[in-house]
Amino acid sequence: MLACRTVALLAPDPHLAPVRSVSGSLDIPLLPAQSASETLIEFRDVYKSFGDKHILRGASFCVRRGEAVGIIGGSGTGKSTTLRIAAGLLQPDAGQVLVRGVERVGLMADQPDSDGALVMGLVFQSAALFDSLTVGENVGFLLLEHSKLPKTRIKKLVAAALRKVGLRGVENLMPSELSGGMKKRVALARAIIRDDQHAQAEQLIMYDEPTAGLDPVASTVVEDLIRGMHTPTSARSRGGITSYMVVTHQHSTIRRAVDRLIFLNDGKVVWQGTVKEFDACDVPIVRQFASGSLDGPITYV
Ligand SMILES: Nc1ncnc2c1ncn2[C@@H]1O[C@H](COP(=O)(O)OP(=O)(O)OP(=O)(O)O)[C@@H](O)[C@H]1O
Repeated sequence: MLACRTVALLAPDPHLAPVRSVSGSLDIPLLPAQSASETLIEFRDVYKSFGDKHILRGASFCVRRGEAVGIIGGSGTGKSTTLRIAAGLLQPDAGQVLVRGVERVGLMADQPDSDGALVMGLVFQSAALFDSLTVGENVGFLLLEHSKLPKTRIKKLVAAALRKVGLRGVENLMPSELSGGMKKRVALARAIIRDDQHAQAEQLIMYDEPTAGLDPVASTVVEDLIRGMHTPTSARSRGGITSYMVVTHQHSTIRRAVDRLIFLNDGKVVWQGTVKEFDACDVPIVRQFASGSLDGPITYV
């Protein structure tokens, strides 16, 4: 049985990720096969189109327990779509998504819930806070709407989640009173809040461009929070964010918050490797992307 719960919120402006295999014409080595127990999420030959826009065209990868994975690629290559499929908010047209080795059928909302679950959280690109709700109501939204917990308990859980992202005493503020960086941190708190039933569950958090639009210092704060909240070695039974995926265009985020990169292009994973390997890589498409050059296999119209 799948044991997952997605805590992403379908907020007004939701926006919306890869590990094991590569495809396409590039000659890229596959990572060694991993045991299913170490693989939290795996895409096998996933396809997704919107109308006549064919976005994912055989994307395959996996994210293993303990990893901090960055998803990179040109604009419109389907990074956010990948995160939304991984989080179970969107269904692939073809291919398989496996969660801890078990194929997910349908959307996350259709999955049975259970204790000891893998909890997935998605932090939307725009923070996507509800403008008419206070910070506290935003962070506690899911629990307020979908749990039977007493409000006093939810308040405590909200305060604890906010503390984890370095915010205190902001529960009664409105989102309009927050800076861009604070909004992102509130969105992080909303993704990591957990009820008592899931307190021991391991978490896979997906961040969609978490530092987009932030100044360099605010970006560093968010990058260090993402890194700091990662508990790669925590046993499943003790909870914590064991793995995360982050879609980013920012070099600072790649440097500070990512260990391994997955490069999406033309609907497929065309390269993956460590950040160090990325820097040293001489695959033309990777070099072009890293340097921002107009010359190379990536063309923009
Ligand atoms: N629900 C949808 N309906 C129709 N088209 C969509 C939908 N979601 C995404 N798309 C389209 O799919 C393409 C890929 O979008 P996606 O947001 O996944 O790309 P991305 O790689 O994250 O882009 P960016 O780096 O610009 O954020 C875009 O052309 C987008 O307009």
